[in-house]
Amino acid sequence: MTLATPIPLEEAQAHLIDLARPLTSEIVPVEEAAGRYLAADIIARRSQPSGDLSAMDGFAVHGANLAGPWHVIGESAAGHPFEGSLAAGEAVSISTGALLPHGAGAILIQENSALEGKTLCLAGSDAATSAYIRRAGFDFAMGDKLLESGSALGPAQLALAIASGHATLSVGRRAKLCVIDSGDELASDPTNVAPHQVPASNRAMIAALAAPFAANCQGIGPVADEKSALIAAFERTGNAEIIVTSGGASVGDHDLVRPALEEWGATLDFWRIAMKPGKPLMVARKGTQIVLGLPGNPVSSYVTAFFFLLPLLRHLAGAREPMPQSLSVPLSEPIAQTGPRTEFIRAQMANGSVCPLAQRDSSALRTLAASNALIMRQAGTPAAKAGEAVLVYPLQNGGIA
Ligand SMILES: Nc1nc2c(c(=O)[nH]1)N[C@H]1C(S)=C(S)[C@@H](COP(=O)(O)OP(=O)(O)OC[C@H]3O[C@@H](n4cnc5c(N)ncnc54)[C@H](O)[C@@H]3O)O[C@H]1N2
Ligand code: MOO
Repeated sequence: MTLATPIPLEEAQAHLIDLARPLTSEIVPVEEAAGRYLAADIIARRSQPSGDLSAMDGFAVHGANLAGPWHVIGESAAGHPFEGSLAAGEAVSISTGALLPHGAGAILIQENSALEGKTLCLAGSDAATSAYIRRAGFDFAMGDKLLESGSALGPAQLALAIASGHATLSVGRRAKLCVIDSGDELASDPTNVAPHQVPASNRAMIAALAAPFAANCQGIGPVADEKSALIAAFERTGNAEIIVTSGGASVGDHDLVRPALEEWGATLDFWRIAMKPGKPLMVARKGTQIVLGLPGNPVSSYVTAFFFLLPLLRHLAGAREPMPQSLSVPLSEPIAQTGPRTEFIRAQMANGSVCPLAQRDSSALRTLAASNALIMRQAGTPAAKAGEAVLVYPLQNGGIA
């Protein structure tokens, strides 16, 4: 299907996600799973804690008498439990994280205690209390479903996986990526650029954006503005599951990506999105390969990679929620009404408000590099005053907080 009239961003995103199925899964050590997506639920293989523990340093006392005095008969240290059990009137010294002995019903914290020889007395404002006992299984119990398939794995999720008894995890395989720069004006060496040239910067930018969500990234180019050169480049993409081009996608005589893709044997799906920047965008398929043809202007490339390539890569990697996350943030400066395309405005977000940057040209990299967020303004939205809330996409972590 080729759509000639611009289609809304959300429709295009959904359409793209529908084209691809998540890749197969692989087993990786938990330590290497950060940034990946679970391909199976995490079920607790043990309970945490596995027994009642003390949450504080002090004394574990028999539960019958919370006011003392007690006779101290031993110690339970973390990793070295007290093997016996407590009778009425007895206590053991205990450290944070140590197992409570049988018979213990409360903790007297160090600060509220006085020890003379083996005799322990209250010495502070508070009596012994069971509030400082961490009960067995209070965090999770064996068999609990802790995380669902499709969840993103960050540091806390890795710790939970290990704590619940897992050394390895089943995660979605990430796509192999190939990014192609094309255009006769592109210089591959940024230290040696003629006046008629511009350094080829899109490939490195797109590869860096995609790196957390891709297995690897092959780079090709700059490729000359010749159909045969572009076809040869596509032939070299090998086993890449996702191929990204930037530039050459518009309506000019030298814009050859589309005809090259067609001659290579790819099927074009759609290529105009009602968004600014980023109007011309191609999606093509050949066999199991998906080609995303991003616009060449660097800011357009970045924005379309952010809203199309990254969700696609996350979807392939098994993410349940592949789309970037938005926030509602008040403006620090007024903003003009939008035109007929949904606009993404480079912005600086700090201290709870967001400032739209004045430079909107889709080639202006300096403003992009000064931004940490994109303000989204739906097509046809009226002007907004300072203080009004707007939707903002934070740029860090590819839009996934
Ligand atoms: N008559 C029309 N002209 C244009 C239209 C239109 O609708 N009618 N759309 C404009 C819009 S919007 C965009 S965006 C661009 C898209 O152009 P292309 O995707 O065909 O890209 P190019 O023309 O090849 O390049 C645009 C610009 O980007 C620079 N570029 C390209 N690749 C790289 C790279 N790898 N690294 C750095 N910079 C790159 C290139 O030098 C150009 O300056 O079309 C408008 N025109
Ligand atoms: O949409 Mo183009 O991507 O505005 O510069």
